[in-house]
Amino acid sequence: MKRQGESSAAHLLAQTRVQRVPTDKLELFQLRGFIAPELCAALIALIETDRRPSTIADDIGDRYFRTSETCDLAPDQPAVRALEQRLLALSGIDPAYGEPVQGQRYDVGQEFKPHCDWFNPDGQDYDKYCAVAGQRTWTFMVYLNDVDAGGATRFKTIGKSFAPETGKLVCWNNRRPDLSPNPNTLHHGMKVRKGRKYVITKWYRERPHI
Ligand SMILES: O=C(O)CCC(=O)C(=O)O
Ligand SMILES: [Fe+2]
Repeated sequence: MKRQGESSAAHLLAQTRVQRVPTDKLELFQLRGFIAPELCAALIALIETDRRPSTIADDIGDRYFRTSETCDLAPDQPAVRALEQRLLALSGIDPAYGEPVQGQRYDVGQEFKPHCDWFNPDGQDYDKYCAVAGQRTWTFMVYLNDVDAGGATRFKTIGKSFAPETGKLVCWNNRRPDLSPNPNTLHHGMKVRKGRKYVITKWYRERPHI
């Protein structure tokens, strides 16, 4: 049985066409055609209206760490509601455990350097970001378009890259089976070489947000 606020490998693999990447280093899945091209286009339009330069919690002094543009997408927009419904059906995670959906746009040369999505438990800002809702648990990412060249997401420790593709979802558990943060989730949103890349990211937490 899946706990409230959780997804699980068994739950995800029970859904049609979900594929698990064969590795025991992390729980990592993909689902091609997760959302329709029309919904992707509507989400891209929202990102275009709201985008601003990305910020991250701890950029280890490198302002080129995440060079894309980011926005939180308004939860009352019909396209965002439709996406949230699809995410709930797939993950089984109560939306109360989710952060707002983030949209990102990468132009040529922009990237998100190798990082893990979980917060460093020894970091200065851990309490600031995690006091209420706790650590990040699952990441769900959807590519909204095909990119002419570059822009893949690379998981270096397992030598696996995902190429952007309209409507394709990639998701992973940020923790090990003992629930400690999993360093094997290290991933790199690689530079776009030609064209433009749009993605949405949805992060879940240990506890509901208030
Ligand atoms: O754009 C990508 O390929 C990766 C995005 C990412 O890692 C994130 O938003 O945390
Ligand atoms: Fe990430």
